[in-house]
Amino acid sequence: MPVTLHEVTADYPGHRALHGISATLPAGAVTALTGPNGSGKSTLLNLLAGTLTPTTGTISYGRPCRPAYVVQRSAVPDALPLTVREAVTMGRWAERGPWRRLTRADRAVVDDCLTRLGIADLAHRQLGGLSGGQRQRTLIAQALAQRAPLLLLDEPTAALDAAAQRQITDTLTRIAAEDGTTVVHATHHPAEAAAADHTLTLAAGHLC
Ligand SMILES: Nc1ncnc2c1ncn2[C@@H]1O[C@H](COP(=O)(O)OP(=O)(O)OP(=O)(O)O)[C@@H](O)[C@H]1O
Repeated sequence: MPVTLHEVTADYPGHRALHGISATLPAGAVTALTGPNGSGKSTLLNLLAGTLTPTTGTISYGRPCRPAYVVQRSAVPDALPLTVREAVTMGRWAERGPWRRLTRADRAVVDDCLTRLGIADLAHRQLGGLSGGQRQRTLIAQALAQRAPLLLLDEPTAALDAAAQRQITDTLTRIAAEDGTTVVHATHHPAEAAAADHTLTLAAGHLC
């Protein structure tokens, strides 16, 4: 499902954060958002996620869509009292509702996501006891469990070592290629931007 932005602007009180952004985010591909601190990457992700409304311009998804969004690491408390499996299972709530019994198909989706992110052996571990890389893979597995056609990630490898970064970058490439998912992630790492299929670079709220 490609996503198209047409002349999108976004404002915070007294401050324009994005100016007339037009771009297409292709399906089945990874798009990297790059640019210095404050250039508007998170703002653009929030617009795509629907948590922020454009002041002007349009975003077309092609069909009704509830994106999966992995927010910046710093926005998630470190010691959530959950196991890895419980955290990934929460990804099914969007479709199922939190109090409904999960079906066998839901449990198969959770198993598949644990396996694809290489964390099946951690399923019963508490989130609080994981390394940064393991925890981030859990949060990506949770988003993947939503089976959304659009996967958004805000600096998913910030504060991870090179090996963990590469593992996550490779996983995003596979998710896009195998599932046809539109993957968009913000990054400050040149190697990650280079590994993406497309790059959008922002500077002071403008597309370069
Ligand atoms: N909630 C907010 N209220 C007011 N201004 C904001 C808010 N969030 C972001 N901004 C401003 O909007 C601009 C774009 O910020 P944004 O967080 O989108 O940049 P970014 O490229 O994601 O930065 P970083 O690389 O530091 O995460 C900045 O000038 C920032 O100060």
